[in-house]
Amino acid sequence: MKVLDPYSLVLMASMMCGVMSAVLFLVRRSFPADIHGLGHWGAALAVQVLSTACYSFKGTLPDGFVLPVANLLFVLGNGLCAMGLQAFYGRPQGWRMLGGALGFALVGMVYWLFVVPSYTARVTWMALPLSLINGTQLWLVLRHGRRHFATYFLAMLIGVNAVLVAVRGAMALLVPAPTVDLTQPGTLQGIYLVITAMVPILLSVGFIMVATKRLQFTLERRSASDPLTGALNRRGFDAAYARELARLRRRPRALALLAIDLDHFKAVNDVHGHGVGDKVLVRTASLVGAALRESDYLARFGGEEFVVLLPDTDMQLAATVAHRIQAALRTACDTGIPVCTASIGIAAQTDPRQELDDLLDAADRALYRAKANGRDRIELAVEEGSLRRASA
Ligand SMILES: Nc1nc2c(ncn2[C@@H]2O[C@H](COP(=O)(O)OP(=O)(O)OP(=O)(O)O)[C@@H](O)[C@H]2O)c(=O)[nH]1
Repeated sequence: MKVLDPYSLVLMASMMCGVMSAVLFLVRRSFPADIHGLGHWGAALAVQVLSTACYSFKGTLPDGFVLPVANLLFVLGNGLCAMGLQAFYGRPQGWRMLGGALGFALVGMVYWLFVVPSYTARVTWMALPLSLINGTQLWLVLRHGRRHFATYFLAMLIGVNAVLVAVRGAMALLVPAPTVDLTQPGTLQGIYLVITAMVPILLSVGFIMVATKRLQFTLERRSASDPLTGALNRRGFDAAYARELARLRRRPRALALLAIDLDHFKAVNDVHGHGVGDKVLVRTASLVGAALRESDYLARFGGEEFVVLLPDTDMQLAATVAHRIQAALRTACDTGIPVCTASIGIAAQTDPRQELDDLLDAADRALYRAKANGRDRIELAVEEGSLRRASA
């Protein structure tokens, strides 16, 4: 079998890097604007291609130009990947880290090339800023990445790259110079060249996987939530209810539902305008959300009515939560948004065979009574013909 020489493989890998860079820029256009970092990675790969292209002029152009430029481009490419991850995970952009790494690399390059020429010292020196960048990348992915396969795959690739760079830096100190000199023929040099050339491509595949997973989460969340308030929409609520119903079947406890309707909301729209009405809805969602436990669900199916699902909660406990919500809504805030009270109807379910629509109807009927009895009130669903009132 004929085997390609390392330089041909590096050339091919570099061409693939160029294609991958274009892919990343194209993919970026179809991702939502709030998924950042794809542009950084596209630019990083383009810079890696430039770095390899620059190396290819070794022997044609003076080393004093080719080596510093190619090495700085290599560090820049790695740094852009780290900044892409920072952007992706919503962390501050590490311009100082990148500037520091480039400055450090430049100083070492100039010193070990012109003042005390030493190939091995240059290799070890360059490993330091690259290790800083690799360490930053790994920390970002492990610290901020969601726990799924794509994250672990990307972390593994970054780890391999980090080990590779560190081992080469250490080897330069410990083994004879020709062993680490990539211009010399040799198995180790060949393996190193090929792996190094492939790593950027594999890393960007890993990053695209992580970004695609984020896209999936974003789309799932959007399809399940109300765009105005961020509360669940009917679809998201149905899924949450199905989950809680399954729990109810396994562990019989009560499941309570609050139907919350703002009082005289039409007047808010009429007096202050629809925009202010929207702000009241957003504020309501935020205040109600703050009054709930993490395990509770807040939904808005449209209009000025909100629905809250309270797992492991009976009528009495649900009434306490409803009082807390009413108290929060009555609190004036200094943002100029009008205060709007709410009427609340409460229903509970202990029988898993009961339908969601029955539960919603029961809560709605209680809500209707709260409205009919004067608003800003809480009413409990009628149970076995007897009306139980929680508050006036
Ligand atoms: N700003 C805004 N208004 C909405 C939205 N959805 C529904 N509305 C308005 O909410 C108002 C609801 O009015 P009504 O059903 O009469 O309720 P209300 O004025 O709160 O009266 P009661 O519920 O009886 O206290 C209507 O004017 C709708 O146009 C929305 O997304 N944003």
